[in-house]
Amino acid sequence: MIREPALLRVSHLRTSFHTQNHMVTAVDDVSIEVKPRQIVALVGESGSGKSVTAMSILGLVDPPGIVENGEIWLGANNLLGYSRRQLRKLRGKEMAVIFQDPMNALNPVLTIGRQIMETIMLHKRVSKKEAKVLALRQMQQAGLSDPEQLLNTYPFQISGGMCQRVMICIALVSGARLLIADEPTTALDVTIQAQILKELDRIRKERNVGILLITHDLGVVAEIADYVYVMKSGKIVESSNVFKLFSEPEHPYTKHLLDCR
Ligand SMILES: Nc1ncnc2c1ncn2[C@@H]1O[C@H](COP(=O)(O)OP(=O)(O)OP(=O)(O)O)[C@@H](O)[C@H]1O
Repeated sequence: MIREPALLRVSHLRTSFHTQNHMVTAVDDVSIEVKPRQIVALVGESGSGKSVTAMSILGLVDPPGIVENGEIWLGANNLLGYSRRQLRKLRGKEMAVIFQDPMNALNPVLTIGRQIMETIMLHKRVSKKEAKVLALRQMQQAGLSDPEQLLNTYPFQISGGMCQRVMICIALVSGARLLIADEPTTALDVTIQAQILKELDRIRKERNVGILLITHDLGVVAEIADYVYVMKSGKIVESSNVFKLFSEPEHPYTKHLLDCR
């Protein structure tokens, strides 16, 4: 069998924060892989280093934080060799991110339509009219009902779940192949959570997108992840496919997390 090359390959990543009095290594020798169409979960309790791992991949760690060691490959690109400007370009084009609080991630004074169209125009040389057609198509594909009306709606006029769908739509308009989803359903109620998870599952199948899903919620992991990395105090303590993790957890910390469900 031919082994499918990874979309994202992180090796021996170390990210620390140097403050006046002390130094915290938030991510310590972390290695993870995400393949196309795969949903890979990074789980762990609060403070275990999940978000700093994501921020390191996205090139968004600011001083006093510093990526001290490792390699981050996105396809054939070694991201740690990239300048901030190159990374910003790549962030829009090749990798995208959605966060926990979709309402805050959207600009409150711009309509949904304008925000989607502006993202399209940032990545594609198209006129405003063409951007509108593309925006409507993207919204339809993202399962957003009544896209025409939604174009002229402001974020505060729609629900949190709808906002997250809009965020997913914006994240993918550029054709990104890697989506980093940092606690994408934590702020949503249970029914809406299920819809967003279904949406993530659909886009990975239909668009070949690989998803790095950051969560503390093992219910979410059981629902859609293929492969799981368990993180504790900045380190990966266990990794395996989702079935094995739930049926035969090895590390005491994984067992503890499963017991806490
Ligand atoms: N700006 C910062 N300055 C200093 N230390 C930081 C900073 N950001 C993160 N850290 C350190 O990194 C550790 C890991 O934080 P991180 O946000 O990645 O955890 P997490 O697993 O995502 O938790 P949560 O689910 O609560 O967001 C924190 O405990 C903290 O010690």
